[in-house]
Amino acid sequence: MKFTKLQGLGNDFIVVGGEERLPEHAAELAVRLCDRNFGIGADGLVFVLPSDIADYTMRIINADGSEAEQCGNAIRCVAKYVYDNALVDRNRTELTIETKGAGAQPVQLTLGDDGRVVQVRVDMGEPVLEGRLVPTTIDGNPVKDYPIEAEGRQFRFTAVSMGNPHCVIFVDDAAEFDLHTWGPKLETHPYFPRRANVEFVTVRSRSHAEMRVWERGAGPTLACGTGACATLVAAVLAGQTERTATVSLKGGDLLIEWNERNNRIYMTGPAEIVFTGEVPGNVLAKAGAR
Ligand SMILES: N[C@@H](CCC[C@H](N)C(=O)O)C(=O)O
Repeated sequence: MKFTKLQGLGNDFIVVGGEERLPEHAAELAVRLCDRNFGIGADGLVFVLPSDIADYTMRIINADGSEAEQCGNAIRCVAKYVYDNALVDRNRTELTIETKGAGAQPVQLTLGDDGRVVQVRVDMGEPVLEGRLVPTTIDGNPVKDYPIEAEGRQFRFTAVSMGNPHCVIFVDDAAEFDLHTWGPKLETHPYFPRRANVEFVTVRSRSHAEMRVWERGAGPTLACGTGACATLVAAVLAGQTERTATVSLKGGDLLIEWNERNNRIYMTGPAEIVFTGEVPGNVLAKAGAR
């Protein structure tokens, strides 16, 4: 099985094309290949598949084998993968990528001097403040600045779905926050029926927020695109930023815009190829995939 390793702000993915459908043993493969000691190492395994409603479909399996509905950094990587490998007409710099949680998402490509993709602007769709992925049982209302307790410590959170679930918490200093202690406790808090990605955020100015993330199914990652979108939504709802702001993550910056007219979120950031390779048959067999 041929693969390409890509990364978006250090959020890294093993991208596999050429399959007709999601392999039966995708979860086992993800666990094995994403392992940073015994595998290739990545935050997720991404399959680029045919689509009836878009140029391609993306399916993402987290490093723990769970499937995510959506992934902002991976969609930029997939856009680069299909364009740079000429899997779409090279005259087109506007494509659509279907995701499980957010339908067909339009992406705009910016090309470098070498004609390859350097940056991608993604229409991430509308944020959802209540629904199946975020807790609606609390007073029957969208959950904004609501108390949540983990092992005796009190936080306040805003729940946002970007197709996948997010728990956004404002803290005094996101860069110094003890992610490893509180991230896993909040990821699995009973408020979140399908677990959650947890963002710890400090607003630095009306156009800049700093964020650290504990991702569902992957733990501490260097960046989370959907988490940056959820962060901006929570910050705007709290009256702390404008509707366009830079979100700084450990791996770099994303520009996020929440359009007032159409309620959609736009995310702009880079994507890079790291290397290509091939997983040998005996390794696939160990994961039950051959
Ligand atoms: N890193 C991602 C989100 C990946 C999926 C996430 N771990 C989940 O389970 O929802 C991003 O860039 O959005």
